[in-house]
This record gives sequence, C-alpha cells and structure tokens, in this order.
Amino acid sequence: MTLDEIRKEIDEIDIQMKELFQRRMKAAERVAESKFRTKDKILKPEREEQVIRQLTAGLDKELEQEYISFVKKMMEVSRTHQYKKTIILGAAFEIACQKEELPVRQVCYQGLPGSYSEMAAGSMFPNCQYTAVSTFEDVFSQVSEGSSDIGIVPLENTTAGGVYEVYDLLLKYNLYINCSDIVKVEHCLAGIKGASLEDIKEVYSHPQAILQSKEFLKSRGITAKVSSNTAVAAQDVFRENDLGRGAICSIAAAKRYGLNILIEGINHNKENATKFVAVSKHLISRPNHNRIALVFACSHRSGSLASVLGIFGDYGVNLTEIHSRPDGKHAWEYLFYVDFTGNLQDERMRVLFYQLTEELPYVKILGSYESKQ
Ligand SMILES: O=C(O)C(=O)C[C@]1(C(=O)O)C=C[C@@H](O)C=C1
Repeated sequence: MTLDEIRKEIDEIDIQMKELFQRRMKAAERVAESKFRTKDKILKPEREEQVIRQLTAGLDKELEQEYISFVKKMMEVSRTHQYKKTIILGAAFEIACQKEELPVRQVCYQGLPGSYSEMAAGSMFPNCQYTAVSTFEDVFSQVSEGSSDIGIVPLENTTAGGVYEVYDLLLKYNLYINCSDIVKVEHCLAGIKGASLEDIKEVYSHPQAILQSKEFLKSRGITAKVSSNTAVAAQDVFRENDLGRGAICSIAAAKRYGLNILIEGINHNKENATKFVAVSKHLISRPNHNRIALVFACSHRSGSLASVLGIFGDYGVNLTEIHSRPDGKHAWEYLFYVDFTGNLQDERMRVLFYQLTEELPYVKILGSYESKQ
C-alpha cells in the first residue's frame, strides 16, 4: 500500500468515527438533560471505570494503553459537553465578581521608598498615598483590615522564580489579584561615600537579589547577608557607615539613602524582571482583562494532574504559569497555582469553572488582570 492509499483508508475511518462521535455527543446531551432534571452529578467515576473495563475486554494488548487514553479523553469531552449543556439549561452557577473598578487611594507595599515594590506601586497606581510596611504579611493584613485599598507584592522573578510566601498569603487572607506589572530589575552594588569596589567584603540584600547577583558575588569573593528588602539594605549600609559593607539595590534606592554606586548591572541574567501584582479584597473582572489566576487541588492518584490540565486544553485556554506548593495539611500533597488566558465574563469560563468546581476537591479563583505579555 502506498502512503496515499493508507491515508485514504484513514480518511474513511475518520468519517465513520465522526458520525459515531456526533451520535455519542447527542447521547451525552440526553444524559445531561436527565441529570439536570434529577440534579445528579455529571462526573461518575465508577461508570467511567466500568466503560473502560467493558471496552478493553478482548482488546489487542499492544493497543490497550492507547485505547484507554482514547476512551478517557472521549468521556472527558463528553463531560465538558454536558456541563455546557447544563449551563444552557439553567444550572445555577455564577462566578461572584464585580464588574467595576473600585476607587484606589491608599496603596501599601513591603520595603521602603526606593524599593522595586515602590516602583511597581507608582507605575500601577500613580498619584495615590503610599505606605511602606515591613513584611509581605503586613501588606496582606493592611488590605484585609481596610487600612489600604490595594497591596503591592512580587509574585515571580525571571531568575529566582516564585515568591511562594505570597502564594500562601493570598489564600490565608482571601485577597484577589486585580492588576499586574513587570518591573525590569537591574541591581547595582552601592557603598558609603569613600568606599571603592575593592573595599566591599560583605553585602546586604533581599534573598532574591542575592541569588540574582550570586555570580558577581562569587567572582569577587564577597559574602552576603539577608535583608528584608533591597531598600532596607541600602538604608542599613548608610547607617552602619562601614567602608567594607555594600548593598545590592536599585540605583534609585542607592541615591535615596545617600550611597555611592560602585558598579551597575551586577545581576547575571540581563533579562532579570519581577512580576508584581496588586491585591485587594475584591475579585474584579474588566473587559480588558486577559488573564485569570486560579488555585486547585487534585486527587492524589496517577494521571489526575494531567487530566485537569487536559480540561483547560478542552476550553482552548493557554496556561501561562504553573506553580505547586505543599497543601500544608497532608505530606506530599500539593496545591497548583495556574495563570491562564481568558476573561471571567466569557461564558466559556463560566462553564470551565463549573466543571472544575464539580470535579476537583478544591478550586478557587485568585484573580483577574490584564497582562501586556
Ligand atoms: O453515564 C453517564 O452518567 C454519563 O454521564 C456519560 C459518561 C460517558 O460519556 O460515557 C460521561 C460522564 C460520566 O463520568 C460517565 C460516563
């Protein structure tokens, strides 16, 4: 048989399967109507196992794995179609979010004036009143108590990765991401007046900035000490007034705290940038938003994460980020944080969340925002 002839046969099989697929989906619609009337669950794991058992009986062993994948996908698609149908029939499922932006006057961030967080705050919310607090947790509690409308926190850096404490705080304080901004991070090494690069034996900085500059520090044999923030590091170096101490910070922070810039651009990754987010007590959805942030848990068995990711694929959304964190309750069990393309006002997203809510042990929307990337 030539390739063309084999393809002709494949085309014929596909046409038959297309007919059968349509019949199967129509049958799934009738199942959905019946379940809608009786308020029954769409996902039936025992029935799916039974279907797989029946269909694989007597099957060529060599094809078993592939066939099981095929049947599982078919039933996943069948469920997606049923959720869509049930929403059309009037299933009571809404995403509780506000459609209007709220006025922002008070913005708080962690660190000090001159920090990268302050830059992000000014760029996302110009002309507001800014409060600097000591820890990320302080940012969350200020917003939660209502002393600030918005809190600015870093979520991820292109060199050092996720700022996981912030992921945990989002859940602890029940706040939502409303806005995001990418700040290009270029560190300099700064010392007190009179210090030269050769004098510096020890630097202060935030752990992420230390990681981002570790190659420079190693090449010069400089040791590093952790500060809560790069601007705090600059202020401490000024106060300690020691020629051998330097700070890894922004040029703005060095200038603000009266330090001399000894060398610029010491981060080894020249694409070094941090994603900051603005958090508030409200889940807000605007027409220009093109990202949704979500956290979920999936059951602790093989293939369950792949199957959840497959659901996102079925709705045609792109995952732009995925991070996992220990769930804090059971050893080796995780929460998955994902960001993906989409707008909460899109009807398809309502069906997606309906399906995720029904099928996963835990799911929560963490935010909606516009990304320029
Ligand atoms: O039999 C059902 O209850 C269905 O909803 C149909 C079906 C399938 O497509 O075969 C889909 C979802 C269930 O999890 C099990 C099976």
